[in-house]
Amino acid sequence: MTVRIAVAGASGYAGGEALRLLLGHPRAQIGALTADSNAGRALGTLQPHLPPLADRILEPTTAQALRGHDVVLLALPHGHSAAVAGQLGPDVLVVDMGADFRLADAADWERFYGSPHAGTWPYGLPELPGARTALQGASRIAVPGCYPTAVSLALFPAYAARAVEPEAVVSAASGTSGAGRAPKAHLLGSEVMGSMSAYGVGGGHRHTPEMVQNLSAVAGRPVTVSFTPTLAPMARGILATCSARATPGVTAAEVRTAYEKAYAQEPFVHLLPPGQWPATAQVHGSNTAQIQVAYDEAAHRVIAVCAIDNLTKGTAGGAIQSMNIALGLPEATGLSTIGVAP
Ligand SMILES: NC(=O)C1=CN([C@@H]2O[C@H](COP(=O)(O)OP(=O)(O)OC[C@H]3O[C@@H](n4cnc5c(N)ncnc54)[C@H](OP(=O)(O)O)[C@@H]3O)[C@@H](O)[C@H]2O)C=CC1
Ligand SMILES: CC(=O)N[C@@H](CCC(=O)OP(=O)(O)O)C(=O)O
Repeated sequence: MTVRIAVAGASGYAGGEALRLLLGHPRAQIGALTADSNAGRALGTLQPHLPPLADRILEPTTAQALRGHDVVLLALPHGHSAAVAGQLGPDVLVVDMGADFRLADAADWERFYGSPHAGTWPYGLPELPGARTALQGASRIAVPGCYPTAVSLALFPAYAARAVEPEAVVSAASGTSGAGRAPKAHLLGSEVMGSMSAYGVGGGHRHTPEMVQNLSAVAGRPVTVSFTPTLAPMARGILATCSARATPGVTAAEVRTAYEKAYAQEPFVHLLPPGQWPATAQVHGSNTAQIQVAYDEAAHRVIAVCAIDNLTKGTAGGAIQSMNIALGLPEATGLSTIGVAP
């Protein structure tokens, strides 16, 4: 079976990563590539790391250009997916890497994104309880945000095992590609090199309600997340350090067992052996989430650390993993757990 796939937003970072992975996907046939301000240009002038596609000309992002494919991957700024998806029939699998269809609560969407809620699609984090079943045969998929991917994978086993209290604290560092390719002053090399900075502090980051949604569903009760993102001087990667107060009586061995049980069969989550810690360099370009968990008995806190590549498991790799499930292909088709080091 050949799957004909169009990529909207092919000039951006998420679109470029999707194309890098699709070039190694044995079933994918890459169809239309679309963009906005870069429409009309050859892809090779924008994504020179993708030589097999160098001569492809980017088309404007219209339903007409995207029709006639089995799958459409949307890598557009949030707020732009609904209009495009609404013009594509239910026979096309639409996988949205943007935020538009991730949240179930319309009030949360309006508060954090400031626009009308477009709806809710099956959520593309297969490792979460029940998510795989919802993705099988789906015709629409909402790919998680990069921070919520790392944080949900780091904490959900502790909540599923009722090993922690419902107030989580998260500090997560991201590389600059997480902010997209459009030029912004705070992403200049002179601002970022040799410096780390916090932003979105105090509950204002739009990924907070997504983390809350995921962890509350697993915990079966409302969970709060105090989330502080930081910008790190690197192109790719997220390192999320997540903690919550341990449930009274829980032991370090029980916590470890909860994580071992959650991830024993997961192809893309690697629980590191005790004593080894996640690092972004270890997952560069791979679809792996590396996780380690510790129990700080003196502080009564469970601490879980997760490293992902924001563009791979955090976006395009996660999108292709969920696409494979929806299409009935082996989940790992075209995806690698092998990183690039040093
Ligand atoms: N970067 C990351 O780590 C992650 C990104 N995402 C999500 O993926 C999506 C894409 O992000 P990213 O690739 O980083 O962003 P980029 O800024 O790198 O790319 C944006 C893409 O969208 C196109 N575009 C911009 N405006 C419009 C418009 N009005 N209509 C149609 N196309 C438009 C751009 O085209 P042109 O270049 O021609 O202007 C470009 O191809 C976003 O929703 C983002 O939130 C999700 C998780 C992680
Ligand atoms: C470093 C950096 O700026 N990261 C972005 C991550 C957003 C992202 O990519 O996620 P969405 O798909 O939800 O937009 C941010 O914090 O806004």
